[in-house]
Amino acid sequence: MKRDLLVVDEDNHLNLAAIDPMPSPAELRTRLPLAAPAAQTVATGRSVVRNILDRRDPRLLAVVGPCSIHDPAAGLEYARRLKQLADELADTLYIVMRVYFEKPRTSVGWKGLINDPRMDQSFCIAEGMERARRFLLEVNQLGLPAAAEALDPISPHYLGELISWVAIGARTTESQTHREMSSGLPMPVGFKNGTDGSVDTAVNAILSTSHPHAFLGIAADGRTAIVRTRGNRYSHLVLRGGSARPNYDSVSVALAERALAKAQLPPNIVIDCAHGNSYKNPALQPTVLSDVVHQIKQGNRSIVGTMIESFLEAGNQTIPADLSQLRYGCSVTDPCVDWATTESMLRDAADALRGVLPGRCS
Ligand SMILES: O=C[C@H](O)[C@H](O)COP(=O)(O)O
Ligand SMILES: C=C(OP(=O)(O)O)C(=O)O
Repeated sequence: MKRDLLVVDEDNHLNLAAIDPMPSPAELRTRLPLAAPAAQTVATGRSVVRNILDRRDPRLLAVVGPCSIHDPAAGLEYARRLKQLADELADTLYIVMRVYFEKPRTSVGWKGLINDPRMDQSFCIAEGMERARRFLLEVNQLGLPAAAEALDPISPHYLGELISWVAIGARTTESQTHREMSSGLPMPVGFKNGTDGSVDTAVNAILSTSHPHAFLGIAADGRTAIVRTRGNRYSHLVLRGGSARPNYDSVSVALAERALAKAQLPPNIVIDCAHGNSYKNPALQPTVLSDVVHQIKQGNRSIVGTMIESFLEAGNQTIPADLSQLRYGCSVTDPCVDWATTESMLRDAADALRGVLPGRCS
């Protein structure tokens, strides 16, 4: 791609190497259009999640999938298996696949398929965006709704119409930019507590996002624009644990409920079994999920969903210099539970909750 947009001006471009053009969101959307049946999957996905948050659908939302998608072939194999399981357990669980293309890093590291699709620091973002959109179309085409973290505020213009549930990550929940963006997103948005465990950060984010905002953004043609939003009334809390300790336990959940009530927000909580809730040790994810299920069976009414980091193979791997050495179906970011564990976690949860959930709907 031509690098002709960088004006050589030594003072003002001291730290810029290049500014490369991108196709506009409208161009990519025309090239890879969203049509039936994928469009129906998204519409249904959003509407079911909204109904779960409104207690009009008693099922437990389960956001399940790899920490990140790095190999679309393995991701699609995973999606096919998950779709089959989702259909089987649909009476109790509403399964949405984690399709995460943007990774927020504590310091540095691979930032996901959009940022560096070739995993070689060539940063072919236009190619990454196209591959991400193609993958999301395929997953939705299977009838499986998708969940993603919205990290770059421009990405939803390219991909948002394919996503049924969005997370704002622990590292960006406090960011005004992400709160503003979320206030205009069409799907429910889960705000994670801060990496330090702060629930108030997420509560403030939910409050902010429920209001209208006006801010600088882009339009479908890629031009900068003033974006005016209406506010998103389906934003909610995701407990993911903090640097000091997990927060999936019943005391932490009760404290989170109290914080939401104090802010006059609906008691809607999703519990992430990974990250700070399992010290990034995937072997602990089943323990967290069992505890969540137990709380619901004991009468908890605020837990509306859960999240699992899962892939075909257990654990994770560092990205090798020779990409042919990558282990198929194994995460290149956080460690995941393998497919067999995923299946038994979800089956056990569904079995334990069958018949219990309808009583939670008013
Ligand atoms: O879920 C992913 C990671 O926890 C997040 O991207 C941070 O990862 P890092 O601490 O390895 O950078
Ligand atoms: C980065 C993630 O989570 P968190 O923001 O909780 O660290 C994630 O879910 O991929």
